[in-house]
Amino acid sequence: MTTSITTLLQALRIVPLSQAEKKAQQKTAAHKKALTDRLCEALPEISLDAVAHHDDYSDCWVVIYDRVYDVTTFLQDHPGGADVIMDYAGRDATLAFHGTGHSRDAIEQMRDYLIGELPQNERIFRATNSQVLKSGIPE
Ligand code: HEM
Repeated sequence: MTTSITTLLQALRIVPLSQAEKKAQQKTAAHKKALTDRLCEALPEISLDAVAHHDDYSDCWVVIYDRVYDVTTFLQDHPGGADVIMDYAGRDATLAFHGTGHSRDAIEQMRDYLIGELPQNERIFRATNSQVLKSGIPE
């Protein structure tokens, strides 16, 4: 009982934390930060020049909304067919992608193929760098 009252008063900052409790709190904060650092990483920057080298059925990258996707393994599974994507292989496909009116499912699927983003000076849509969770979900 006394312990829970002390804990409550400490939480309310009415009585100060003991040295050991302060240390434990700092350790938890450091652990949380380390976890967040590990969960997030910046996307590699890939220039339009570099994207242009990947314009083949066996090696196909496209740019959609300033992000770079390696869709090589997806081409044959694409519900719209491989050829519509191949028309934009190694290039920006944003307008075509947008014009098709892809579903939310399609947009979620894109993260499986995300490999990078354009450098700041080549971007049209976004000014800031993306952070991507290790699960592949862009921020
Ligand atoms: C990573 C990139 C892409 C993904 C994950 C993707 C995914 C999909 C999916 C799931 C569909 C089925 C319909 C839907 O759910 O919206 C679809 C349809 C389609 N997509 Fe894509 N797509 C991608 C890129 C593109 C690009 C770059 C183009 C155009 C150049 C394109 C053109 C089409 C077309 C024409 C259809 C057929 C629409 C229809 O017949 O109703 N897609 N795509």
